[in-house]
Amino acid sequence: MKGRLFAVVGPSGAGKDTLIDAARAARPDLVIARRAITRPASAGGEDFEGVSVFEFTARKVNGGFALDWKAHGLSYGIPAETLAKRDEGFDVLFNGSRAALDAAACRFPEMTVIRVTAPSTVLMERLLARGRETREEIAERISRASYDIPAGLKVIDVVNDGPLAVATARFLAALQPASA
Ligand SMILES: Nc1ncnc2c1ncn2[C@@H]1O[C@H](COP(=O)(O)OP(=O)(O)OP(=O)(O)O)[C@@H](O)[C@H]1O
Ligand SMILES: O=P(O)(O)OC[C@H]1O[C@H](OP(=O)(O)O)[C@H](O)[C@@H]1O
Repeated sequence: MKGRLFAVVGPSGAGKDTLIDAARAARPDLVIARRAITRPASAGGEDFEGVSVFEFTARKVNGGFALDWKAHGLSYGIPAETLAKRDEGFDVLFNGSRAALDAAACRFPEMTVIRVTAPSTVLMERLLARGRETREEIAERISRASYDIPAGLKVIDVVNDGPLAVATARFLAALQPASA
């Protein structure tokens, strides 16, 4: 049977990468997309493939990405070979963009969206503590508009506004089949 597809979305600082890391530990069977990003590989945070703008464009025009989008002045790509793991029966998860869900929904209408949220005051505190971006960049991230999820997509909300263990349990439950 073909594996399921999960898109994890939510505002910066909501805890997407943190929860995805927890799922990596708890669900070794899950295939988690390693994103190609035009961000210096030294930036830290998630495990991603840092690529030049030229390399990104070359990969994209050659069909190397199942999905791609731009945000924060960067380009992001989900490798096509990762999505192909679904054909071997693996569930696949990717860290996605709310702004790019329309395109994703057209391509993969069967996917499940896991929307991670937290209050904006909490987002700000977390991003300042994380220290990956400047204060100005953080302000820009927080002000990034929220987006409507395309009609018809299955959406599961995971609120991450308290202890991480609580949100992790919610996240792992969201990954379970509806009948489990
Ligand atoms: N429940 C929590 N309690 C305390 N700190 C948390 C919690 N969840 C996440 N954090 C911290 O908040 C920061 C932001 O989390 P994370 O990087 O996972 O967010 P993100 O949604 O992936 O953000 P971005 O879209 O900017 O990459 C990290 O430093 C992380 O350790
Ligand atoms: O605001 P929206 O469109 O939801 O997300 C835009 C981008 O920001 C985040 O990337 P990063 O991990 O912060 O680089 C998301 O994963 C997405 O790629």
